[in-house]
Amino acid sequence: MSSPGGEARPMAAEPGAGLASPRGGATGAEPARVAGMCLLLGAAGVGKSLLVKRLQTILPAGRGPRGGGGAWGWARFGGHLGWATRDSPEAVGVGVALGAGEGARGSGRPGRSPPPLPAAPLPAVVLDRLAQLSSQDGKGDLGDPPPTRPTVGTNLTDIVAHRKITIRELGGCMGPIWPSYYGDCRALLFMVDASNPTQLSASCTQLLGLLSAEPLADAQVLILFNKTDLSCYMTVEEMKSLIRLPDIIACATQTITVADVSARTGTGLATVLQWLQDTHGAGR
Ligand SMILES: Nc1nc2c(ncn2[C@@H]2O[C@H](COP(=O)(O)OP(=O)(O)OP(=O)(O)O)[C@@H](O)[C@H]2O)c(=O)[nH]1
Ligand SMILES: [Mg+2]
Repeated sequence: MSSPGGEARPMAAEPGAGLASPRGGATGAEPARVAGMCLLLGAAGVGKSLLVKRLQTILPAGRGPRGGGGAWGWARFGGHLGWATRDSPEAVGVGVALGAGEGARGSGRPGRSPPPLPAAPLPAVVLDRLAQLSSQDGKGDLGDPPPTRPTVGTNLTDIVAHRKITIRELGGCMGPIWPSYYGDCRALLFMVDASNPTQLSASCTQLLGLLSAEPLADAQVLILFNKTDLSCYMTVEEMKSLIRLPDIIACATQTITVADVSARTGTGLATVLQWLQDTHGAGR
């Protein structure tokens, strides 16, 4: 099992869990729905574990944003991370309104998915902090990427937006059992390696399978084109065009958002945090 940091719970250690029986269910039973669960899927090696590690690193415990000194700060709450006010030290939210990644949002079929909630207003110091982290040249505060290992099983990581969000990464090699976890899912992160066109057709097939899965018909979906820091003979736009992504978005029942990111440099992580906040806002 790989352990991306934070709360990593090996599949075999989960109560009642087997390969086809995720958390909360008896063997072979339908998995229990978990509020605030976000699935993180994608082919092996696309960068899912590093993304999760970066989302944790972006919220260092016990200190406010650099250069801050205002009333806002990052803090750790038990196993969770979030930002808080001095007056109200409980986690109150996480998210930003930076457009570091692309924000193309598909509408999907009308009436199937609720529209995203408006983002909570964020203090300028938080925006400044995330602007520092999301440097294009990879020389921001994130530092060198921590090592990752192939995820054989699942990793669970909790963060706090308006409320707790559990990100469940399923290893790319676990593709055959991904459907066992769709019942938990109200929000889906799907990652593509933008530096590896040879993997694109496989990723497209996976994406189409996800979008056509009945349990995911109402899910909010964020497609991440990762590793945009690497040079490639094909641009990200060409890759999107090659798989006819605009058509996929137009035909999907889900509300789909697309972002170009780099888990290595931090580019676009602000967009991911914003999406997580929007899709897991109060009342969802
Ligand atoms: N250059 C670059 N490398 C990245 C990026 N994201 C991840 N990587 C690297 O890609 C490799 C695989 O990353 P992982 O996060 O382990 O991939 P994964 O999707 O979790 O893979 P599985 O767990 O096997 O499904 C690691 O060496 C990462 O450091 C990125 O944005 N840019
Ligand atoms: Mg992994």
